[in-house]
Formats: sequence, structure tokens, C-alpha cells
Amino acid sequence: MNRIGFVGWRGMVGSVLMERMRAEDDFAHISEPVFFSTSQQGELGPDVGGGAQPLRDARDLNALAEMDAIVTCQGGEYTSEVFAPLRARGWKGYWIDAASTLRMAADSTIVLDPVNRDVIEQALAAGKRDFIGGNCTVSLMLMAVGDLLRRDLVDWVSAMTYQAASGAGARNMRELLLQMGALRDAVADELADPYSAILDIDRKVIETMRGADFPDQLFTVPLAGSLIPWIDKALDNGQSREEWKGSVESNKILGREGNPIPIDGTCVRIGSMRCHSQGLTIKLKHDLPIDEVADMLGGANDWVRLVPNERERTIAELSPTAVTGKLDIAVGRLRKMNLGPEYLSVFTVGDQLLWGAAEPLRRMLALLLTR
Ligand SMILES: NC(=O)C1=CN([C@@H]2O[C@H](COP(=O)(O)OP(=O)(O)OC[C@H]3O[C@@H](n4cnc5c(N)ncnc54)[C@H](OP(=O)(O)O)[C@@H]3O)[C@@H](O)[C@H]2O)C=CC1
Ligand SMILES: N[C@@H](CC(=O)OP(=O)(O)O)C(=O)O
Repeated sequence: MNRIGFVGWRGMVGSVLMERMRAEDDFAHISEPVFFSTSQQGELGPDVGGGAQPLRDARDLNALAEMDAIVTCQGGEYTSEVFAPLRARGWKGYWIDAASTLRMAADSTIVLDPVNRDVIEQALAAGKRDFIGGNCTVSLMLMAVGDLLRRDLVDWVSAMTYQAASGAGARNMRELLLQMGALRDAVADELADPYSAILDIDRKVIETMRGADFPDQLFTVPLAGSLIPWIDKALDNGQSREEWKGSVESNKILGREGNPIPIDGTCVRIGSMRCHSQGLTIKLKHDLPIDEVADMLGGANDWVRLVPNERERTIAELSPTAVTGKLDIAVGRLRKMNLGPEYLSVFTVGDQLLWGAAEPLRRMLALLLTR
């Protein structure tokens, strides 16, 4: 493994990947990193240690075919355009991809090594070469509670999600902030007056949100001061595609496609910037002491941070504000529900650009580089 091609490295997910690779000194293991672009070929790429080189054309199949591995965060359209023709001409390198396009393909493996290192190793031993990052919500849920599923302790999971603007892309994060600003600006005078009536403020805010000038070109509806209970396309069975991914991707990651654990819920966009949160109801196969469950969750991997089910610790530590920019997977609100001793309630928060997108790819590449 000498030549590693990077596509999509300057986008939002790609930038987080680059930051993480620099922080972990991953480029020290790559003798020839090659940077590609779909729009800036010929311009100087980033300097990751050996001096900046001109960017190569990300659609040039001859250039791509020289790579031992290609890591792409460019998006699904790019994958659809380039992957099949590249394989068709006999390219045998490793393809590591953030996009959803190839996730459910028979030959691909969804990578989340703290949860499915065994599945990844089996795939490598079988000569598989397509390693795809999972959906952000799925990866974050499995980092939090995947160990219970791996141990076959779970009958089913219901996941109610609270997903950040970043999942919709960088421009949507900006639109969320524009919306917040527009709401504040609409009532700036009233806010400056401590005696103004809250119902007048509320009326003006909702008029602004419903007004034709409200900046919602991307989300198409207000997100600031509101929420959007639909993410991705509609399926015929009433699920959104994001909700469908929760089940099929989780079971593929766990290597349980033949014996899937039912997972379903409602995926909701909320006005946080880049952390996805999830309220999980977990039906265990049998009653387990809550301390035992806590020990399993806390010991599942190096990133879970178990937050005691106490008010002050919870509001300080179990939030997008606390978790953003960190590799921590905060897990808390752990308790047995009144529904019965087999029913667990859990709340989890994770950065959807780190464990939700870039980190599983970075670790897959590192695994290949150090084999
Ligand atoms: N956003 C998310 O939460 C997640 C995204 N993904 C996957 O990753 C893919 C990429 O997502 P994301 O990183 O959000 O996409 P971005 O829109 O941030 O970046 C994608 C590409 O856009 C091009 N681009 C054009 N203008 C700019 C600019 N001003 N700054 C940076 N890049 C620019 C770059 O390609 P070029 O250099 O070739 O012009 C870049 O690689 C998604 O399509 C999805 O498949 C996966 C998991 C989560
Ligand atoms: N759909 C996710 C983000 C994402 O890119 O998902 P996927 O990689 O499955 O397309 C969200 O909106 O939060």
C-alpha cells in the first residue's frame, strides 16, 4: 500500500477526515498520498508532509487506477459515476467511501471497527475490497449500544432521533444560523425592552417563520424554532429512507443480515449544528440488572462516556453542546422503564462528522496501512 488517493478531502466530511488523519499522524504511514478534485484539478493540493502537489482529476480513471486505495468523501453521485467503470477496467485497489451508494451492495462491508472488527477481518480474508462508512445515525447508535446487540441480548430497538443540520450538509448549517438570526432580528426591539409582552414576541416570531422572506431555501421549511420529522426520501411502507437505514445497515454492520434484530423509529431534524442525539427504547430478551447493563455499555469501547442518570450531570454532559468536536459517545438517561423489567430507556449523543462519518473511514484506512 503506497499510493492512496483522496477524493472529497476539502468538503465538510473530508476536512474532518483530514484533521483527524493529521492529529493521528496517519500520513506518516502513506508514502504517496495523492489528492484529487472534481473541480480544481491542477491547483495545489494540501501539504501533508511531502510538499503540496497539483490536484489530479477525480474523473480520470487512468489516474485513479494507479492508486492502491481510494478514500472518497465526495458523495454518492461521484461514487455512482466512477466506481463501476473503475472496477470494470480491472482495478483491484481498496475503495473506502463515506457515501451510502454502495453500503448495501453484496460485495461491500460497512465499517465501524469498534463494533464489527470481526466482520471487517472476515471480509479482508475473503478478498473483499469495498469498505463503506455507515449512516451517521446508525454508526452513532451502534457505538453507544451495539454491544448489547452483539451479545444477542436484544429483542428489538426503537430509535427516536434528533439529528443535526450538518447531516444535510454545510450549506444547511449556514441556513440554520440564518434562520436563528432572522428570528432574533424580528424581535430585537421587544427583546431590548424587558417589559414587552412575551405573547407579542411569540406572535412576531411565528409570523416571521411563516413569512415568504424566511430563509428556508434548503430545508424548505423553518428548522430554527421548529423541527422537521422527516429525513431523506419516502419509502412505500411509510418509513423515511433514514429510518430504513437504521435497520438494514445496523444488521449488516453486525453481520446479522440472516437473523436481523428489528430496529425502527422516527428520524427528526432539529436545530443542533453537528451532533445527532437519539432516544432509544430497547426491549431486552430477558431482565438484566441495570448495573450489569451499565457495565456492558461503559466497557463496550474506548469512546463511550457513561453519564449517570442524574439531572445536573445529564444536562451538563449529555448534549450536543458538551459533545461537539469530541470523539466521545455520551450515553445516559439509562433506566428501566415502567413498561416492564425488560424495557430499557437510553439517550445518546455523538458528533455526526466524527464517529458519524470521518472516523470509521480513517480507522479503516489505518487498519489497511498497518496490516
Ligand atoms: N454531511 C454528512 O453528515 C455526511 C455525509 N456523508 C457523505 O459524504 C458526502 C460529502 O458530504 P459533505 O462533506 O457534507 O459535502 P460537501 O458539499 O461539504 O463537499 C463535497 C465536495 O464539494 C466540493 N466543493 C465545492 N465547493 C466547495 C467549497 N466551497 N468547500 C468545500 N468543498 C467544496 C468539493 O469537491 P471538489 O474539490 O471535487 O470540488 C467537496 O469535496 C455526502 O454526499 C455523503 O455521501 C456521509 C456521512 C455524513
Ligand atoms: N442522512 C444523514 C446524513 C448522511 O449523509 O447520511 P448518509 O451517509 O446515510 O447518506 C442526515 O441527514 O443526518
